Amino acid sequence: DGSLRAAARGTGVRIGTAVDMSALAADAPYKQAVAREFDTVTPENVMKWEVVEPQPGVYDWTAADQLVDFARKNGQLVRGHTLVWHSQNPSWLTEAAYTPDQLRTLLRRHIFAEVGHFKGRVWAWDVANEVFNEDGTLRDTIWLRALGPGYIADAFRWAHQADPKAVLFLNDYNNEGVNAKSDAYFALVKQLRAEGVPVQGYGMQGHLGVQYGFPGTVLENVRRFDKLGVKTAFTEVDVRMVLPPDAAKVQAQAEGFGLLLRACLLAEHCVSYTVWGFTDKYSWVPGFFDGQGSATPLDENLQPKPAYDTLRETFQLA
Ligand SMILES: OC[C@H]1CNC[C@@H](O)[C@@H]1O[C@@H]1O[C@H](CO)[C@@H](O[C@@H]2O[C@H](CO)[C@@H](O[C@@H]3O[C@H](CO)[C@@H](O)[C@H](O)[C@H]3O)[C@H](O)[C@H]2O)[C@H](O)[C@H]1O
Repeated sequence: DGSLRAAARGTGVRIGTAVDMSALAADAPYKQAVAREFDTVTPENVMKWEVVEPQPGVYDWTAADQLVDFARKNGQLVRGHTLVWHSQNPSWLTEAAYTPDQLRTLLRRHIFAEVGHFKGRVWAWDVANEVFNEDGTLRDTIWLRALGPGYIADAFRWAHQADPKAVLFLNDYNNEGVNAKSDAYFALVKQLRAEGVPVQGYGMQGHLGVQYGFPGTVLENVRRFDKLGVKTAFTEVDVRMVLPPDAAKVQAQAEGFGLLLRACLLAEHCVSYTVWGFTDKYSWVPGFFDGQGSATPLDENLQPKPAYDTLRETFQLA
């Protein structure tokens, strides 16, 4: 079969996609493509705190459980996304004046509740998402302000206690090449592992744009994390462009997708390559970047673009 899933088989790198649960429920060709093309899935939104705990102590795992069940039926692994983040937190958490101790208790309870609920059913977790700024300083978030930098180590320890088998990742964007942000992650991973904190993976989202050019030191960056003994993964790859698309942009887009996949295949411990949506029919890009889009490997009619062919050929050559 000519699918990405078949092309990735035996390469040691899993091929994944973010899944839009309302599309999975309502769009049969979309659902078939998720099962056919991918051996790994990530919930685009339904494992985020605002969705799973809409009221304090009131949990809603419905949509997340549906994805985990779908994955099990289709022989796919699940990447859980995401436990600690500065965005998409429930309003009861962000609008109330909790003390630092109360916030620490709430964060700990959240991690044990979510990781515990999916114990043995989630392969890897994005434990802490987007903790650094572009210049390598820690991002000013509700967690850093209340708990200090130690919240990151605590989150990993709690997640590991809740499910010792899950592979625990740090995850961020603009950290694919060697730069101030990836340097900060390199130092953090080194420090935390020296302290015995169970950080087991470094996730690079891979939200690229044709108009910006692509990072030139991706393989060098991934290989230095190889040396630290941590797994790596590309977790949210898309390559957007200023609309309308043209032949040059579409070709450059394919190169962007290929560049990251080649680095993953050439690295020692890069375990998965996930696209953040695989069809332009369901992509976050147009809603966030005015006048941009066409960021995924399949068009709105689920027809392959050169990017799709590049991904398949790159796997086949591995
Ligand atoms: O921003 C892209 C990546 C970057 N890395 C982390 C990763 O988690 C992030 O994913 C994006 O994260 C975004 C939020 O930060 C998500 O966007 C949210 O996606 C949610 C679910 O569709 C939207 O919520 C819906 O909004 C609708 C109207 O506004 C309401 O009617 C719905 O009830 C509500 O669920 C939010 O407005 C919208 O902001 C995108 O789908 C999702 O692709």
